[in-house]
Amino acid sequence: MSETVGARSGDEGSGPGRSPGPPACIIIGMAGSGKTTLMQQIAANLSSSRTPAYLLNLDPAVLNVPYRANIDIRDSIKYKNVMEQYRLGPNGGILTCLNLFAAQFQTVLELAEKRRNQFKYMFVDTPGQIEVFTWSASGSIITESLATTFPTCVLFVVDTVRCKSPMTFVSNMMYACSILYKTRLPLVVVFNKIDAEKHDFAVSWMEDYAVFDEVLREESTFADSLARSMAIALEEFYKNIHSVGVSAITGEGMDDLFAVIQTAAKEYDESYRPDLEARTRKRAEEEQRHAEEAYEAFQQDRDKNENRSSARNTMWAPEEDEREREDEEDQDEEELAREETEKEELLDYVAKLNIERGARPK
Ligand SMILES: Nc1nc2c(ncn2[C@@H]2O[C@H](COP(=O)(O)OP(=O)(O)OP(=O)(O)O)[C@@H](O)[C@H]2O)c(=O)[nH]1
Repeated sequence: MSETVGARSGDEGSGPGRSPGPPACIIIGMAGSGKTTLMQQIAANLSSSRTPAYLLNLDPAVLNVPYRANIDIRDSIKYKNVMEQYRLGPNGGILTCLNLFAAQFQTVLELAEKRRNQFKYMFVDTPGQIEVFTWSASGSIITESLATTFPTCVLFVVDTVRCKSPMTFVSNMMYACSILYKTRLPLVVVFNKIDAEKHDFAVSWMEDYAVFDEVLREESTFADSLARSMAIALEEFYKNIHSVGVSAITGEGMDDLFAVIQTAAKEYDESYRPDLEARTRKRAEEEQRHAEEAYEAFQQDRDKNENRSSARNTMWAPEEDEREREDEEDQDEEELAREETEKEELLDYVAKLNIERGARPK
């Protein structure tokens, strides 16, 4: 049974000056490339050498997890229920499960953090629908959170048998390239199923473009020119990655895999971590700037509102209204009295005139 997210594990292991921590590997690959079988092989291999590992299953749709997962997404989120509740298809269901899980991922990391001195590796199995993890916001959140906590690398698993086709090989490499630039983490291409097909041909294609070009000439298919241009573009990419051949079924090549993971973890510390920290710092500075701008705008709005309301207060002061009304009434009375006086004077004047003309007064 895996650990329940939200439970307390009660262990040591935090504070400044501690070691970088155990390497964390995110296992990504096309459906059927052998990710889950590789997880099983890794678990068995480490268990036989008594090397403790922390294993996470992030595939909500998998029926059977053939290794003992410390954290299993299926324990906290039920794929079928999510599909029913939100009326989703299979891919939408997986994506929504991942979104829900991403919201809890910080708790998962806290659990793992407390145990960082108790395991030597962390491995994370991801859904077969590769794009659901690599190009989703939740996939990015999970990857970044992991990378800021442990020295993290990506294991991109490919089916070596299928890679015999140059076009499939190039497509896989293009995908690996996009993952490298998306995650900005050390990347290891794991050529799986070498029990069925050795991966030497793939290594030679990556090391020497002329060899790959030669194969393309022999194949002479419609997509040759596309494959050729893509291969040229990938030459630079090959310099930035590692590759290894394994068989998840027989366990062949597992020592090489663990060795390359250690190299990737060292690389992470030397070059990827500073880059990640710089990006995190920059993002924090930007967020701080936005917060300050928002606060300034809020203050300006508040000042404006205060000015407006004080102006309104001046216009509506009741005692002033009263005074104005009294003044107006006084003015009216004076006016009335003056008019009255003028009328009387006029009447006197008319009466005087009548007398002078000999008219009898009324
Ligand atoms: N010959 C051989 N077959 C393998 C190897 N690894 C996996 N397979 C087979 O490949 C098939 C797919 O393996 P999975 O481990 O389910 O692949 P996955 O990438 O987890 O698949 P999804 O969960 O659909 O993404 C299974 O039939 C495995 O037995 C290997 O090293 N050699």
